Amino acid sequence: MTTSANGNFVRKPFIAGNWKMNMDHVQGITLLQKLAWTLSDAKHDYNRAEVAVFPPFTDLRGVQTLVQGDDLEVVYGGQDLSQFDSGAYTGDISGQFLSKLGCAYVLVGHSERRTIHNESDDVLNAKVKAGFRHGVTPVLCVGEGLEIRQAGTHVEHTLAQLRAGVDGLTAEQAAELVVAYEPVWAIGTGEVAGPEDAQEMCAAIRAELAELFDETVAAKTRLLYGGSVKANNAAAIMAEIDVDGLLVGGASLDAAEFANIVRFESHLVTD
Ligand SMILES: O=C(CO)COP(=O)(O)O
Repeated sequence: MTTSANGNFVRKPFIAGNWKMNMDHVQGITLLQKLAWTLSDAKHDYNRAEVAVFPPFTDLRGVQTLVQGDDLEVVYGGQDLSQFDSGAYTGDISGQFLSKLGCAYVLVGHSERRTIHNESDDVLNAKVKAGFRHGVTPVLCVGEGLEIRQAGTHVEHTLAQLRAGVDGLTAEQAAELVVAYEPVWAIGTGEVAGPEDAQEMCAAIRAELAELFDETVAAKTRLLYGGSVKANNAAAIMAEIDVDGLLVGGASLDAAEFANIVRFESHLVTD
């Protein structure tokens, strides 16, 4: 997280909650309402940190109605999308549908999609492009498993996923893209990568984007960290210069905890 001379962030912090396969549409509305109230009570300034939730597909219509009806500043997105626009793809969701539901973002290539659904780099690149085709900004997830981390090839591995994911994008698209570094060994395990691990990878991703596109693009792309983020470790991770946001799983299911993560600035130690 970098600030300019006037104390504003160079890139707007992005705090996102991935609900995964939790919260039916009734529970989802209650959770979002609680989150909005908690943030409103705390006078959260959405200009200081953008807040996004990624509910299951079946919740999205209800989320849209609540956000529009109550004029909430929280934005939302899908957890996946099809690489195709329409047709005989049973069970899949088109980017067009997400766009119509007011989704600003869509997760692409979450490690749970890569492993459980065997989504390849080629498919994920097509999904990134599908997001852009429909005006829904992709949040491309990358990151290594434990064996790769132990072998010490985690940077190489993650940058290969990045290169495949952004292949063929325009500079404008790359600047708008959000990239989430989520080391698989730190997801849902309570094992959190240290702030320095998050920084190491985010710096490497930014340098790679500068190589692939240019410095201007690299300076704009927002990079998130995800993996066992809680209110008590959010500020330290966000203090790292190349980390612009957080992708939160389990802790985003608790409105009070997630609101405290969103308000990481209030936990920053300043001297
Ligand atoms: O996968 C994640 C977010 O997409 C991280 O999940 P946890 O925060 O539960 O570790």
